[in-house]
Amino acid sequence: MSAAIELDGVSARYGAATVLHDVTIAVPLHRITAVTGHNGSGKSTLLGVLAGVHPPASGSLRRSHSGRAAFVVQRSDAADALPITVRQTVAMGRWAHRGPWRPLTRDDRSIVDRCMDRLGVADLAARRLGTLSGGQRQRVLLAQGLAQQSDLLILDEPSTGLDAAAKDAITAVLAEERARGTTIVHATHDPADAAEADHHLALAHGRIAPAPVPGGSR
Ligand SMILES: Nc1ncnc2c1ncn2[C@@H]1O[C@H](COP(=O)(O)OP(=O)(O)OP(=O)(O)O)[C@@H](O)[C@H]1O
Repeated sequence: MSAAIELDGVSARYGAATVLHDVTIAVPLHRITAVTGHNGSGKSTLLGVLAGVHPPASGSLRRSHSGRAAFVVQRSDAADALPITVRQTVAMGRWAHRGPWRPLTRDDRSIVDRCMDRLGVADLAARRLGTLSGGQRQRVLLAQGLAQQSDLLILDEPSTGLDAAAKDAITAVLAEERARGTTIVHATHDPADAAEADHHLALAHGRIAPAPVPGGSR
């Protein structure tokens, strides 16, 4: 199976603190990879490295994608405070194609509508982002990630804190994206998500750990 991204002996730091150590992995192309690990094990940092926003301190990184990754981070309070609507937030996903503040084309608008539909937030389109619940905001940010139509989708705990219906919607969206040939990497605390993924990377204290046996004790 060919790799979308390969890391070889990668470490990553915040200032003097090394939080990823000697990570050698291959992320399979067109597949779903789940990243698991306890709080602070380095999942978000690894996703940042894979997305190209956190340069490795050492080691090498090789990617087969030429475009920019769509990277959906965990909910940020700063973004929530922006005085923009749900539709405008999702439309920002088109900036990668259109450039910031350029008028959207008819195609862009239909992509934005479709992404809001897929995440069940179309009825919230005119609401200010800051007035939404945490789970609603999370779905809006995912819709923004989808609107980028990148062939590499990196999601930091997309289902954490969501109700069962929203979780199911996200599972369905990921399966649809995979079927389109998108490479997906997502961090999760849910063992069921990890078991369903094509590939599982477990992190412990910033190092790749042996993946737990499905169905085994954890
Ligand atoms: N901006 C930062 N500055 C300094 N240290 C950081 C920063 N972000 C994360 N860290 C540290 O890096 C380590 C890995 O954090 P990371 O956010 O990658 O873990 P995580 O597995 O995603 O955790 P969680 O499950 O809580 O989201 C932790 O020890 C954390 O304290």
